[in-house]
Amino acid sequence: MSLIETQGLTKTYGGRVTALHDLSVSVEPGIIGLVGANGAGKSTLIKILLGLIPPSGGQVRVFGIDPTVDPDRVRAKVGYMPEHDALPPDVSAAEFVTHLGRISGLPRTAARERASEALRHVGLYEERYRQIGGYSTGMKQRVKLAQALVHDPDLLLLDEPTNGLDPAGRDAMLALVHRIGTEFGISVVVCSHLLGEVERICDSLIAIEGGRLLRADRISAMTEVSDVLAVEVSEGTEELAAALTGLGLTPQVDGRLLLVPLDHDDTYDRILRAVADLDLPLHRLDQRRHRVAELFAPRETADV
Ligand SMILES: Nc1ncnc2c1ncn2[C@@H]1O[C@H](COP(=O)(O)OP(=O)(O)OP(=O)(O)O)[C@@H](O)[C@H]1O
Repeated sequence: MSLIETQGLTKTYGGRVTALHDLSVSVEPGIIGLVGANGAGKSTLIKILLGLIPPSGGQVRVFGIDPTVDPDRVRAKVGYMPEHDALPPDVSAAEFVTHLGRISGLPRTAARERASEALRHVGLYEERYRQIGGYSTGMKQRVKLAQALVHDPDLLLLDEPTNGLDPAGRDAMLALVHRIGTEFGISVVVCSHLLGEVERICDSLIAIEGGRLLRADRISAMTEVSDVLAVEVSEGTEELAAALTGLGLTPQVDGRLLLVPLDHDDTYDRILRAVADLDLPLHRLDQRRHRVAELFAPRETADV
């Protein structure tokens, strides 16, 4: 069974803003990055998956359950870390996470034990009796993660978990999310506008832009080899480009590289011959891999 399945999912706010447009996606278990620039519709999708807001059209299932019909059953299986926090400053993390465990339906003692365990998993065990108001941003993000874990969910939905963190804090949070996804056997959907971040820790990606699906696939499939050869010589790049053109190839200069489409069976041989004829020092000759960033239009890649 798919973890998440949507069919033609659409969401309009107030009949004017279309946040999701005809989104059909089928997600298998694992660590999944949900990426897109700010405003792409990521939070809207997460809220629909949780049954917090209804879609305007289309179908949605989480573990085969329709969150628009049975949100409680979905939420029993799903932990949610919201993007923004509303953490009470004057209670301890232990009290807060226990309280949310109680709200999830855990008995008092079980909620207390699970809260301690969740806080230990996120690295806050020693600090768990301190008031949240005195915590750093990174610690507050960890409290949000612990409360998402407290009821032992099968799926975590994390909305921008690295928000507000410095580079070291971001790395630590990503490592933690990766550990939860791999060691605990929980599936995780990590929402982010920073493609480079999620690419590092995810098995698959759902890329959306302007509420539409760009692509949903395993990262390994997105970075397959392309039909372009990258050639790098330590000197004589322009000379080589001219020679390759003379041999019927169509090289393009890309910084220090020449990118040559694999149009002919003997493209490799033609390049090697030209390099040898010009007696140039060959530094590199390999088939280029696609990059995940190619998913997004050039104007977006700086942001995602
Ligand atoms: N309650 C709302 N009422 C009206 N428009 C909304 C509402 N919530 C979101 N939108 C709009 O819907 C679009 C998608 O927003 P959404 O928050 O889902 O995007 P996002 O990818 O999560 O971006 P961000 O990371 O900035 O939150 C945006 O144009 C946003 O302005």
